[in-house]
Amino acid sequence: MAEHTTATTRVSVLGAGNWGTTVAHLIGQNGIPVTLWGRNEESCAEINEQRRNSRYLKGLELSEHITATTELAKAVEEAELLFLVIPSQAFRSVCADLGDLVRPNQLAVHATKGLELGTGRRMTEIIRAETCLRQIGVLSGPNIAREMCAGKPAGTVVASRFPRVIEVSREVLKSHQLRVYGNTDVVGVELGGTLKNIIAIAAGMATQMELGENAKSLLITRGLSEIARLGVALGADPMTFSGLAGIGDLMVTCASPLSRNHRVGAALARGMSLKEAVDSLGMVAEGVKAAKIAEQLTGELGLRAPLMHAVYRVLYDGLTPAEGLRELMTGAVQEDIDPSLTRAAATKKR
Ligand SMILES: NC(=O)c1ccc[n+]([C@@H]2O[C@H](COP(=O)([O-])OP(=O)(O)OC[C@H]3O[C@@H](n4cnc5c(N)ncnc54)[C@H](O)[C@@H]3O)[C@@H](O)[C@H]2O)c1
Ligand SMILES: O=P(O)(O)OC[C@H](O)CO
Repeated sequence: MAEHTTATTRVSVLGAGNWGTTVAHLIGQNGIPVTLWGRNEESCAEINEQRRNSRYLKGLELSEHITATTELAKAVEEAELLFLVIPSQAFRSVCADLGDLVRPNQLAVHATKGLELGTGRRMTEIIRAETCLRQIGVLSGPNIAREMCAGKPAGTVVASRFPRVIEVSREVLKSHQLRVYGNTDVVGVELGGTLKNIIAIAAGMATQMELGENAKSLLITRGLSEIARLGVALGADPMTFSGLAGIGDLMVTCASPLSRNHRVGAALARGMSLKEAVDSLGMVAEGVKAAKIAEQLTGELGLRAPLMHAVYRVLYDGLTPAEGLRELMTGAVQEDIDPSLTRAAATKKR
C-alpha cells in the first residue's frame, strides 16, 4: 500500500445510522473525503443533497466531504481504510457480502458494540471468518454519537494488534475535538464496549426509579467488576477495563439519558414491555441481546454476575425492576476487589 498521509487516505464507512454517520462526519470534518455506505436510498440522497441524516441525527449538519452511496462495491473498492459500523446481529451478513469485494491489504476497523447471538463471537472474529481482511481493529470508548456530531470534545480508543491500523485510524479521526488512544488488547476493548450496555440498562432503571447517586455509583462499580471478571475469563487484559473503553464508556452510558440502552432501562421501569421499549426506540440497543449472551457465557464459565443476571431476568424472565433491585440488595456480598482480578493483573505484569 502506498504511503499514507491524512489527506490522501481513502476512507469508507459502512453503516449509516447514528454512529456510522457520525464517524464519517468526524473524518469529513478533517477535510478528508469519505464514502458512507447505507441501505436507504432516501437517506443517502438526503446526506448528499442536504447534508443531513434526519432519521438519526436530527437538526445536525454533516460534513460536505461525505459522499453517501447504497452501492457496497463502490464504497469498498477504492478504500484503504474501512470502518464497519453495523449492528452486531446484522454484522455477519454484511461481512459475507464484503467477502468477494475486499482485498487483504485493506485496513478494517469496526465500531460495533456487541457479540453475535448464538455463537458469542466478537466482531473481529466475524471479520476474519467471513473475509480476507486481516489488518483489523476496533474503535470503542465513551462516544455518544449525537454529542460528537454536534462538535463536543471526546476521547476514543482504537485497538489492534497492527500498529498501522491504530496509526492510520488515528490520523483520519483525530482533531481538536477528538483524542484517539491506542490499545493492543482487542478482546478487552470489544468486550468493554459490549458488556457496559447491559449495565447501562440497569442504570436506566435506577434513574427512572429515582434510586439516587449512591446507588448509581454502586451499580457502576459492581458492574465494572462483573465486566472485568467475564472479560478476563474470555481473554481480556484486566487493565483495559480501567481505560476509556472500560470504565470510561460505562460511566457515560450509565449517566447519559441519550444512551439508547439507558433509555430502554428507563422505559422498562416505567412499565413498558421489552417489545414496546425496543419498538419505541427505533434504534439499536445492543445491551438487549448482550444480556442474553452474557447470561449464557457466565453460566458456561461458572462466573458470578448478579447484576447482569438481574438485567437478563427483567428482560426475559418476567422479573420487575423493583424485584430485581430487591434480589440484588439481599444477595450474598463478595470482596470489594475480586481476588481473581488481582491475580490476573499480577500475572499480566510479569
Ligand atoms: N450511537 C452511538 O452513540 C454509538 C456510539 C458508539 C458505538 N455504537 C455502536 O455502533 C453500532 C451501530 O449503532 P448505531 O447507533 O449506528 O445504530 P442505529 O440504530 O442508529 O443505526 C443502525 C444502522 O444500521 C443499519 N443496518 C441494520 N441492519 C443492516 C444490514 N443488514 N445491512 C446494512 N445496514 C444495516 C440501519 O439501516 C441503520 O442505518 C452499534 O453496535 C452501537 O453499539 C453506537
Ligand atoms: O446509545 P448507546 O447506549 O448505544 O451508547 C452509545 C455509545 O456506546 C456510548 O459510548
